Amino acid sequence: MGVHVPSVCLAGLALYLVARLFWRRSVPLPPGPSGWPLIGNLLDFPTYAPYKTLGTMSAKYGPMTSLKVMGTQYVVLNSFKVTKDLLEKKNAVTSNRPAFTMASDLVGWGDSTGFLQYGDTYRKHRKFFHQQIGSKSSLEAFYPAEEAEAKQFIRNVLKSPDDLSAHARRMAGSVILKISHGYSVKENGDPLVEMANRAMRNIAVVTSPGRFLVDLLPMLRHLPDWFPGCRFLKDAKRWRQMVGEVVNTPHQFVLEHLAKGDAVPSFTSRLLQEGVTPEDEEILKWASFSMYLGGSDTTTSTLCAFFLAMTMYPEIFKKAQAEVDAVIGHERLPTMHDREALPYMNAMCKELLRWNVVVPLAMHVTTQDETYDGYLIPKGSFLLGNIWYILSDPGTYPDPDVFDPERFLGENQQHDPREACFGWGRRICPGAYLAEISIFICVATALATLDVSRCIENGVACVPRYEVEEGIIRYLKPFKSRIVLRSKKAEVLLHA
Ligand code: HEM
Repeated sequence: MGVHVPSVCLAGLALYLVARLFWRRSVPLPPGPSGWPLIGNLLDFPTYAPYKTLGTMSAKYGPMTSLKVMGTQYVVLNSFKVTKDLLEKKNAVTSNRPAFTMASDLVGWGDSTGFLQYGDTYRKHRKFFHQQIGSKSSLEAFYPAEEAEAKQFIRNVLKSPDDLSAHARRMAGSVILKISHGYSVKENGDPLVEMANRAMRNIAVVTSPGRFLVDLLPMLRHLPDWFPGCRFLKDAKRWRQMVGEVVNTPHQFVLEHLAKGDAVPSFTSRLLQEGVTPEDEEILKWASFSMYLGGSDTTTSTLCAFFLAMTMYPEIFKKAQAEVDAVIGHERLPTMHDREALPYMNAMCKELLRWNVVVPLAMHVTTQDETYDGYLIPKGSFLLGNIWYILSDPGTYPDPDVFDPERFLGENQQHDPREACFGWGRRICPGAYLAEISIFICVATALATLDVSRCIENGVACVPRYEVEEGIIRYLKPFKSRIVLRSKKAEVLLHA
């Protein structure tokens, strides 16, 4: 009797699907609060500082908590170990990003590195980053620019200490645009920086949770823009044009200078000179601008946190300054080459990254069903690496709210925060080395030239508090600090 091959194949396939369905049902999801019909765990998921509530769930459910909100499966990862195991070791299936209809598809941010879906284009972005800024040695060429920008930053802070955050933003943006496009930022009101900062504000708007119904009901995007409640489509069209301009303008700047033969070497110019296809040039344009998107606010927040910490903890400021004086002396400013010789300062920079968590949640999406520790993590789950909780867990960092560089000195050092604050796996921050360099040189130059202390009001010293504005990036609220020049010699060095 002959075997009917298609029937055998179909039967095999059916058996496989049934077995898979059975297996999927028999493997439990990670533990978590039980939800309500339809809305699931919506009420367990606050829109304000969600990472705090999600972190405290670990006391009841362990390091992995599962929640379902309006049909989307979330798995919150609340420890160094689970984030490493899932986001790093299993990165082949945990490296996608959520698809935001408003931000990515309608407004157009979907082509930037941080929003890109995992695939060939994304891999090309990462290849470009790896080649140009992926190692300490690849960044050495930019040390002089970093040092010059750090001096400028401190000079600006001295001119108007109350505008600290604006000066930090200028410093961060200036370094990035120099590296990404060889562009020198003008002192006041630089048009490119203003445009880029508008773009940053737009990202905050279009990604704010619950703001656009179209993110919940993507089919709304197909309605005409005059339809009641569809104003968002008109906004998206306008913002899309702004996104196009902000990505094209710096790229055009490099093309013009390459044509004139006077382009300053940069991420973009180097890759263009190596020769890229028109398709890759489009990818390069986005990768290059993504540096600004990823690096400007994050570095700004960390630099502001340094001044806040020094105002709150004067004894730490004195100790770090004494180390800089002992190693560098008073005849020159610190350079990047002094880094290894300043252990207390390096510990302080690590503590800044732990104490002031800038990006509280890293959001990855799975591209396949995965099992971990006996639990099923279904395909399409949103994995939330809870950076804030991991770096504030009193089990790892006793008295986590206290700023204390000693955590990272001596024999029993606490866990290196850089294993969480920059994210994990294939999505790990490509600007981590660059960020560390900018932070180091600004902090070292500040210690060598400034005195930072508490403001005195009505004879009483004002002790500022650590307070943040919440969002996908956390910004420090303004605080009072007394920042003055340390000595005449410091002034001479800053203007040399
Ligand atoms: C203190 C400074 C910084 C912190 C704390 C920080 C933190 C992070 C975190 C947590 C992520 C998400 C990682 C993940 O999903 O697992 C990220 C992504 C990213 N960062 Fe940074 N970052 C900083 C500075 C920078 C700088 C200077 C750049 C400039 C190159 C940069 C560019 C990016 C980009 C392009 C992404 C998206 C990566 C991707 O999706 O593949 N960041 N950063």
